[in-house]
Amino acid sequence: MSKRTRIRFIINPTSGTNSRVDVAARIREHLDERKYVHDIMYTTHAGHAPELAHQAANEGIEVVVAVGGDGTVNEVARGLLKTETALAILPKGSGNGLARHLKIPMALEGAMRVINQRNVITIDSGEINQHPFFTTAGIGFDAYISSVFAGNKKRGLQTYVELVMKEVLSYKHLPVKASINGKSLETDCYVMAFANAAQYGNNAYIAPTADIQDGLLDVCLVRRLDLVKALNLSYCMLTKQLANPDSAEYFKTERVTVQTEEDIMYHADGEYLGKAREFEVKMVPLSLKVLVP
Ligand SMILES: Nc1ncnc2c1ncn2[C@@H]1O[C@H](COP(=O)(O)OP(=O)(O)OP(=O)(O)O)[C@@H](O)[C@H]1O
Repeated sequence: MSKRTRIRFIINPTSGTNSRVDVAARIREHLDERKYVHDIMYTTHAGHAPELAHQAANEGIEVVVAVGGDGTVNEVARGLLKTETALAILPKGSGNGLARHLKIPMALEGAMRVINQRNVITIDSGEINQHPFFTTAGIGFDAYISSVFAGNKKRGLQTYVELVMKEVLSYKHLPVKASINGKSLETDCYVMAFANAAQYGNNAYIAPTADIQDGLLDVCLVRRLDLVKALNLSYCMLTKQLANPDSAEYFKTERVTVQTEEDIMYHADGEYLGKAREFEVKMVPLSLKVLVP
């Protein structure tokens, strides 16, 4: 009999909108016990999951499963960066950007089947001002939305879409100086998104051609937005197409620096990180092992 793999599930009990489901019982029901020896831990506060994940890697546990949304995935993955321990995902949030990019099923049975297959690849991660991200980071409008959403009691896709519709035409661009691929650019910036995965979540593709193993960031720059551009960009994001050059420009690069004269908001994987005037965004190639279909 082949050796059983040690696996730890880290559950964020606050994530998702369906709190009545007993996730631990369903994990036990679907896990292939011939392949795995498992245990389950719960986070007790924001910022707990990186500690738990790092501790699991130190114990030599081979797979750690993030059970939650993109916030939980980010925290668990941060704790596993550059270790031999692989991340797995049981999606429980509303966006699930990394899980969707990796084609991990949204339903628990399907995601558990992927875990039971034990197929591991290594992916890139990104850093914005030294804070790791796995799906996207950004400055400008997307970070502003993260900041408002963070203070919102109601969660979920509908709340998110309502918020974007309400704010999208009132948010104002700022002038920035950027360096991309060694070239300087002075531009207005409504949003500059830095993508490791192709989508924000919910199949909203900000960087349709992003490859999570190519060592490159996909940058999407929207200089200014009006109603026509907003409609073009939304349509292209939802149909996985590049927007026309008038609405958005795309670059592939290993590193970007940005300077602004006014504070500008930034986020990593949808988590609002605050404001800054200087940014360094870069790739950390092949830095995280992940279980995929
Ligand atoms: N026990 C806990 N109590 C309170 N907050 C927690 C706890 N565990 C984790 N968190 C925080 O909850 C935040 C949100 O989690 P997550 O993104 O996984 O769920 P979600 O908000 O329901 O999903 P989505 O972002 O897809 O809507 C995380 O950024 C994390 O810091």
